[in-house]
Amino acid sequence: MSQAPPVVATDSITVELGGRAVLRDVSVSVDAGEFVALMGPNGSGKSTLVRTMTGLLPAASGTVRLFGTEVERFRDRSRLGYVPQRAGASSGVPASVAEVVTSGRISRRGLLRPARQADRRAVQEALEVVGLSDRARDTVTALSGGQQQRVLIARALAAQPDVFFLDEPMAGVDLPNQQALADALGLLAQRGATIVLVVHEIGAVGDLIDRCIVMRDGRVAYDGLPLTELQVHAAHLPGIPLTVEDHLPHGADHPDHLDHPDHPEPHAQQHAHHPGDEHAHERAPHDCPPGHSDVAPGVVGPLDGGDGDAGGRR
Ligand SMILES: Nc1ncnc2c1ncn2[C@@H]1O[C@H](COP(=O)(O)OP(=O)(O)OP(=O)(O)O)[C@@H](O)[C@H]1O
Repeated sequence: MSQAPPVVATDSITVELGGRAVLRDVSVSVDAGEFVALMGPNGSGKSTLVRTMTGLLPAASGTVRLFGTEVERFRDRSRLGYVPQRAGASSGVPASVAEVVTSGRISRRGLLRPARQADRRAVQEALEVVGLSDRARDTVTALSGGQQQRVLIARALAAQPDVFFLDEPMAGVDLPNQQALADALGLLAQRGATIVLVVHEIGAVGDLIDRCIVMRDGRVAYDGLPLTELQVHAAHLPGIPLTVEDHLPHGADHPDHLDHPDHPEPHAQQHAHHPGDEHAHERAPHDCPPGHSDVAPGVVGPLDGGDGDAGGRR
């Protein structure tokens, strides 16, 4: 029996920005239905990895596959939902919450066809999931930053994508909104969505995560079972060797070798991640090339009330 390919898989990718390799030899794979927390210190390459996974940035070497298809040939972008980092409603467009969420349906219904009942239902449901049904008629600019993040998630959700890439939706969001976001993500996970969530602290989403990937200095420092906050902290530290765990069954014990951030002799790593890592070399410089904007066709971008076109299923 043939097994479904991973939702997204990178194979030994290097990504260069501003003439510098900001991702080096990164190989990660996310299966359908997984909830993956992508963590790591500032500048470690989390956003770059997410943007490369969605096809917004090209890899200088290595391959990225979405649903088994090389990203360069992947056309079904409506299957991807992406909420970029620090997206907000600051464009000043006086759109209502419902209008912004409806814009997420464009990839499904086309720009000119009027919204049908299925569109309205999807929008209503998306607003329910993020707990903003009662704010549908309000202008987005009247909402708090955390509520606006929930509108963005609703917009991605309305497009009914198969996979959500969410880049730090919790950043700068107050605790009640973090909890509301976590509840929304929990509902999505329950429905079988695949979720890649960039997050700084495990906090509110701790119970939802199937797996943690920790980036450090452009490489994967850890890929395995969910970590505690202390273990994440340890994985950030340069003294701890890069470690990629076997993907152990859900419910297995936390790895203990990351428990002691100050441990002078950390336990031997269980698997060296790509032994050639240390020889990764900088390649010809190029920045984000023309045509690679932050918002690719079919991918939800900053909240501006009009351009959204994430993708869809269900
Ligand atoms: N357009 C760019 N040109 C040059 N360098 C860039 C560009 N964008 C990001 N970088 C660099 O790439 C590295 C990785 O950045 P990235 O935003 O992926 O990190 P991050 O882990 O998401 O950080 P944060 O947690 O602060 O969002 C950083 O050193 C950053 O300065």
